[in-house]
Order: sequence, then C-alpha cells, then structure tokens
Amino acid sequence: MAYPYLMSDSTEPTATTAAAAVTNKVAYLGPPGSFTYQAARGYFKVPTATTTTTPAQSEVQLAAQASIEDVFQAVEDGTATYGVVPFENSSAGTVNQTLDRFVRSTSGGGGDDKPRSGIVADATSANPHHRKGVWVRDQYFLPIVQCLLVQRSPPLSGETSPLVGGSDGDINGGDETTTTTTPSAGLGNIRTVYSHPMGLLQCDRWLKTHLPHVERVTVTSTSRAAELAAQDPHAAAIGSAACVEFYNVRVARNGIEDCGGNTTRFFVIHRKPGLSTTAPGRSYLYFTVDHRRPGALSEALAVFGQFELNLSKIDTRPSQLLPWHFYFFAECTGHHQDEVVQNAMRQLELVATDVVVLGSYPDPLGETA
Ligand SMILES: O=C(O)C(=O)Cc1ccccc1
Repeated sequence: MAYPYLMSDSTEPTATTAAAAVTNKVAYLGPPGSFTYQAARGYFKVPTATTTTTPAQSEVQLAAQASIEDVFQAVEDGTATYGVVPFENSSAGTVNQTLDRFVRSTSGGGGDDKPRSGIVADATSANPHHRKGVWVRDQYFLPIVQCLLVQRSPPLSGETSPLVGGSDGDINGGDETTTTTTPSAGLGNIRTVYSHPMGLLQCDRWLKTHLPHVERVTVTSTSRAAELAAQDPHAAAIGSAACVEFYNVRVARNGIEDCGGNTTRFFVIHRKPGLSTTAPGRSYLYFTVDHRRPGALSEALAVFGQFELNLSKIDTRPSQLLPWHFYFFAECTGHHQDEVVQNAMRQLELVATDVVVLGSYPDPLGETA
C-alpha cells in the first residue's frame, strides 16, 4: 500500500476492486517545483508530474495552490482530500504561517473569531473527533538542497513565463562564462533575489557573503520565486534544482544552504482524524494559559511530565486576539486516542484553556510498547 498510515482507518475512501480507482486530490503549496511539491510526490508516491495510479489502485491527483492558506482552504472545503504543508526546517525553524493557519482552522473561521474553550472536546468528550477544522494525519521529511536559480535564456517576445523542459546540469552553464574562478563570479548582474522566507533564512550567510547588496524579496514559495526569476535577467531565485524542469531557469549555484543536514518536515492534513494504531505515535496540539497567573505555563507543561509524555517541540505564536497573549504549540509522544494522552489532555484542560489537539502521526523514533 502506498501510504499505509492514511489508509489504515475506515474514514478513508479506499478502492475495493482494481477497476474502482479512487481519486484523491492532494493540495500542496505550489507551483510545481516547490519543496512541498516534492514532499507531496514523495509521500503519495507520484512518479510523474500530473496523475498516476499507485499500486493500491488509488489515483492521486496533485493540485498546486498559491499559498499555505489555499492548501488549508482546499482541505476545509473538500476541494482536496489531503493537503501537504511545510511545518518546520532543521535550520530555519517553524513555519509560522502553518501554525497560525491551524488556529484559524480549528477556532471557527475568521482570524478575529475567538477560540472556544472546550473545542478539544475531541480529547475528552463522548465524540472524540468532534471539532472544527483540519487534522494532522502524517508527517514527511525531505532533505533540502538550495540552489541559486537564474534566467536560462531571454523569453521570446510576448512570452512571460515559458516552460522549458530539462536541466542543463551545468551550474555555470548557459549564457555565462564557464570559467568561474571565485564563488561570486558571474553573479554581478543580480539585483534581486526571490524566495520563500524559509529559503532566504536557510541561505542567509551565503547571501551575505556572495550577494551582499541584492534586494531580498519574499514570495509565497521557492517555485514562485523561480517563475519570477525566469522573467528577469537581473533577478535570481533560491529554490530547488527541480525548478529547471518547469521554468526558464538554470542552476547558477548548487548547495548554498548554510547548514548541513538541511531537512524540512511537512504535515499531511485531512478533514478527519486518524485512528490509533499499534505503532508508536506523536501528537501535535496547542493551548493557551492565563498569562496573568504566575506559574500557569509551568503547570501546563508539567502535565506532560506527570503522564510521562515526552515533549519534542514547543513553539509560541501571538494569538492576535489580545496584545501579549500567546498560543503554545507542543508535540508530545503518544496518539491522541491513547488513554494516557486523553487523560493528560483532561488534566491540561484544568490548568490551560483552548486546548486543541491537531492530530497524531507515526513516530519514526518511537519504541514499540
Ligand atoms: O517554497 C517552497 O518550496 C516550500 O515548499 C516551502 C519551503 C521553503 C523552503 C524550504 C522548505 C520548504
């Protein structure tokens, strides 16, 4: 089975016969060539750029979205069955936009809606899956190699973003001289560098050293950055070498990320939660506390220790409801349907407010009980 964890419960559409292929539309942060595109293809085992049939006879159709917001929206309104969003990077940290959008998804719609205490009824009520919004269903780790991408050849007149297939595979190739002698050689005509904020962060030192005077412009994704660089001989993009397949760009520099082992974790999201499995799991959740009460946050965190749930990640985001009021995001061991996690959530609700479990997924490092 191509992605057994998603298919392991009865909430999923599954093909019953070889002829009855099921279309799962997967929304991802596009356009094609983004790292999220690669994560979606890798996770759902899609070997070609468009549509294919997996060994499970489940047809997967990738659907590019212009923003993380649009990926969530597509899953929320049912236009897509699953969504793939970037969650955190090993050197640049958490993707705040994804965290903020989880709050909007689960707190009832518009950004100014107040979250309702107790919507985590999901962990405590008779119906453990009853709450608004999307669920985290799985995670996917993708090694990230960042490239400096520049226009490959001037667009023909009237053309804005030509699609040119294939990489020239030559990091100093194209119109420029191939006798590069210094790391910055041949980059003198670049005035603007486009990328996703995470791309710019991952290459911050490289940019300071080799392109100290260029203007850094953040865009919705690295592939959108490549699309823009393809149209401007004085621009470059930071993104994946995969973009040469889709846009009129070539790789001017390869491997420009500042830190080794550069890896991004993505979440697979869905409208329904997963069911517990025997495999070790982790859960992702958020809560807030009464910030005026001394000890409120440390009491909340102590709950995880009391129930022997290992905390593997904590983030803070402004709630945007009140000044200096924050949500705390936490990842802990255990599946949200495990009794111990449910008991811990009940305890957490006594010392915190707006406790919302976002979902659970297999823990690749977990020990089988
Ligand atoms: O912009 C992209 O390509 C994304 O998928 C987001 C991202 C950006 C940089 C590193 C990892 C993911």
